[in-house]
Amino acid sequence: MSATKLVPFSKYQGLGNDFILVDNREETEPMLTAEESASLCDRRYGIGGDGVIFALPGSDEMDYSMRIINSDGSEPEMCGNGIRCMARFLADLEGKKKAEYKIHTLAGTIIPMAREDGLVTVDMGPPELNGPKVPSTLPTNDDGVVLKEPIKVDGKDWEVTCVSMGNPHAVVFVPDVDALDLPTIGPQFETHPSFPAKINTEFVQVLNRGHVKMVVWERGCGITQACGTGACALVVASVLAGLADRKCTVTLPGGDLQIEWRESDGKVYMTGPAELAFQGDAVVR
Ligand SMILES: N[C@@H](CCC[C@H](N)C(=O)O)C(=O)O
Repeated sequence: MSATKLVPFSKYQGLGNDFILVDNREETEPMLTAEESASLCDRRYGIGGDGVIFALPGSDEMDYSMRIINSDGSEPEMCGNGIRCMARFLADLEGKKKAEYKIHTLAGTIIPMAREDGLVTVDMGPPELNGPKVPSTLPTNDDGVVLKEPIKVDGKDWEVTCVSMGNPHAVVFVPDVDALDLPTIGPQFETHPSFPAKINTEFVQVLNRGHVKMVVWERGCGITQACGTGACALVVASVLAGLADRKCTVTLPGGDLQIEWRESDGKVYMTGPAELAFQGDAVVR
């Protein structure tokens, strides 16, 4: 019989984008392998989740570090809904209603603030707009940006705008997000040869200059109810494309996020919920 261990976890969700949070503050390396994390994300045989997040100790002037594993076992650089959940998890562990943390991620320093009203506002840092750095091999404009570049997917013509929020995003403006066959086109965007690190794809319908609606196919997870980094990337892309203002409500399948790409410091700020769903001990084989 194979050895089993019991790992305490807390399940949090931000707009239905759900994560298994592990208190890893005593060790600098995640206590679960990528394979173990992926099996916990299984919705029939495990806890179920879009990813596993490890709350690790910080170093230098960082309060904590975050590592995240997608439900397929791959490791992304950042997760917007995930970092809101991690901030609320840390505040709950510390018995605080309100707290700000400097968190080291593979995408650099991210600063979430868990607020007294239950929402979390996150300083997501500046977007990366340089096409090759996103990374994408598509042609860029004179500013180095992949802006509404033609691409063929599933035999059809689309236009993508590429933005990195630490992790890569392709934003596609469409007239009606509800008319898309996401399970068919999503994986084809994700693995398109123009995106050497694969890609998260947000399909966006502009309702007005202050309100956009999106659906998402996430790298390493597929369809999710919400993507925080995706919401930030699509507001940046909408501003670049001249379609929206810097402050926008983004309606995702799981609810709304408030996003601002601030002119004064060039950073993106995201505000949204993060809530505890349940806690327990996971059996890891
Ligand atoms: N849901 C997340 C993004 C998680 C990472 C993504 N799947 C990737 O591989 O880059 C978010 O809220 O940002």
